[in-house]
Formats: sequence, structure tokens, C-alpha cells
Amino acid sequence: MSRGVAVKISNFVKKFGDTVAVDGLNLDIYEGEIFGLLGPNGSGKTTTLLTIATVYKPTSGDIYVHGYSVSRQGDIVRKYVGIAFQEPKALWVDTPYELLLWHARVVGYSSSEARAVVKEVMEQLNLWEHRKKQFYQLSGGTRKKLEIAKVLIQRPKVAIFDEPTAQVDVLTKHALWDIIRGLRDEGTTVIVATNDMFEAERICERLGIIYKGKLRALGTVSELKDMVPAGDVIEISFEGPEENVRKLLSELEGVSNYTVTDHSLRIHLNRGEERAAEIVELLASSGVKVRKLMVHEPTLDDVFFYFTGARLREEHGAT
Ligand SMILES: Nc1ncnc2c1ncn2[C@@H]1O[C@H](COP(=O)(O)OP(=O)(O)OP(=O)(O)O)[C@@H](O)[C@H]1O
Repeated sequence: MSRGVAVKISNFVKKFGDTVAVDGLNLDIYEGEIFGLLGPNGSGKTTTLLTIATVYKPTSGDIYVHGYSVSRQGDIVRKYVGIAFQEPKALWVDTPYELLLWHARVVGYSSSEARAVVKEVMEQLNLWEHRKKQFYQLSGGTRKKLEIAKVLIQRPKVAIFDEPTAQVDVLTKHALWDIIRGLRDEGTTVIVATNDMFEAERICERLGIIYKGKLRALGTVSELKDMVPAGDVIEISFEGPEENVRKLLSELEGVSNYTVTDHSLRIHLNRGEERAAEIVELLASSGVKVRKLMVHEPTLDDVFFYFTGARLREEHGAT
């Protein structure tokens, strides 16, 4: 079944003076998926998201949200898009309740509806107890939740989250991921920017790997992992003659590299989990008994390294 395109990014370039933040991005994001933009600091994620949300205009190229151009039809695009910013902003004296009430009115609720939806969302995010505090008294994680609350109040067709769980504790991370999945289950298209490979792996159905303003790879997590040649590693401890193991592996198809030392075997190949049983059987038939076996698939950091030559974990000129 073909899915509709919710956001079409077409030859999108964004420059800030001499800095090319995004350099010719082409990408379709489908209706009702959770799409992740994965890249380190400074790779162009926020610039892309802010342009989808009409905060910036493209330098060239365009982005279409449900067919409407961000360059020429910003007023319509804004009806479709809601964004949880990376850096929550408010006046220091604002209280979370006032902030969200104001937001609810801006996105079209009557004042009584606004009070009801704000209370409901604040309770859902465990923010109700903080409702009377002032913004400067809130922790980083609570401020992030306020940004997410804005999106939950708005219920846009396209929901954008810029590093939604940075600065958030592990329990809250899981709760926020559930909330993001819940939005998707209701039919919302979700776009998440992250440099956290665990987050990308846990919630994103498809990922675009972005680095230095360019899209380097696109696919589901398992498709991306499969693109890394011989990315899996099988480690085996065994009993039996090492020369039999060497002979067998030298004849085995699809093995790019292996080492045998001290009755331990390490094999680099693709689809390690699928091939492990076959290898154990072959070893048994040549008189080698497997005592322990482990299969590691590549991490998203390995995938990122394969496509960019850089590691996700390193800083790359933070903004
Ligand atoms: N308003 C701006 N003015 C000038 N340069 C900018 C501006 N916004 C972003 N840049 C530059 O554009 C590039 C991409 O930045 P962007 O914030 O989009 O990356 P990012 O992947 O979201 O990283 P981060 O996670 O640090 O926000 C960086 O080199 C950054 O310094």
C-alpha cells in the first residue's frame, strides 16, 4: 500500500551568511510514520525542522507540508504543524499553566476548552504539580515537557520534536516515547530530530542520517544496519581442533574476515543471527563443539560511521 507524503523536502538549501546549514536536502516523510533525523550537533537538523515549521524560509528549494509550500503558503502550513522546540523559551515570570493556556488559545480553543485541555495534558505529563511555579524555577527536563505539552494540546497533523528527551531522566524518556508513539497511533505524522541512537532505534520507523547539511542514508533501522558490509560479529568459544575451524571458515561464503585465537572465534559477516545456526552445525560436523556463542549487530553509531566517517558521539562544532 502506498502512503501519502505528509512532508516533501525538495532541493532544500539553507544558508546563514557563509554557513551552509542544509545543502540540497531531498526527502519524503510519509503520513502517519515516526521519522527520525539522526545526526550530531551542527548537522542541520534544527534548521530543517524550523523551516518545516515556517520559522525560517529556504534559501533555495522548498518544503511542502500536505502539498502547501513553506515559502509561499506559510499561513496554511502553520495550521498543519506543531513543534516542540529544542530550547524551551518563556518569560521568567511565566507559570507553566499560563504559558500553556495562552498556547491553547492561540491554537484555537475557547477559554473553557483551553482550561480543560491544559489540565488534561499537564496531568498526562506529570506537570500539574508544577503549574504555579515560575519558568526559571523549572528543571531542564520539566521545561522540555512543557514544549511537548504544547504539541499535545495542539494535536497537529504533523508533530515535530527537536531532541525531545535531551536532559530528561530515563523513566521520563520512556514515558515520552510512549506519548510520541500514541500520537502516531492516532494518525499524526511525527518528525523527531535526535543525536541519541538509542532514541532513534526505539521510536523511529524510518531514519534519515544527516551530516554536514546533507542526507547520507535513509531507511528503517534494520535496512540501515544491513547496508553496513559485514557489520555483524559472531563470537564463539569452542572445543576441538583450531585447524578444522580455520579450514571451514576459509571455505564459508559471505565471511569477510575472521580470527581464531585460543579456542575463540570471531567472524565478521552480514545477517549474523540468521547464519549462526548454520555455522554451529558446520562446526559440529567437523568435530568442533560450540561452548558459547554471541552475535552483535552493528550499532547505529557503526552505521553512522560507515556513511559519514564520523562518530555520532563526538561533537562536531555545536551550535
Ligand atoms: N541562526 C543561525 N545563524 C547562523 N548559523 C546558524 C544558525 N542556525 C544554525 N546555524 C549553523 O548551521 C549549522 C547547522 O545547525 P543546526 O542547528 O541546524 O544543526 P543541528 O543538527 O540541529 O545541531 P544541534 O543539535 O546542535 O542543534 C551549524 O553550523 C550552525 O552553526
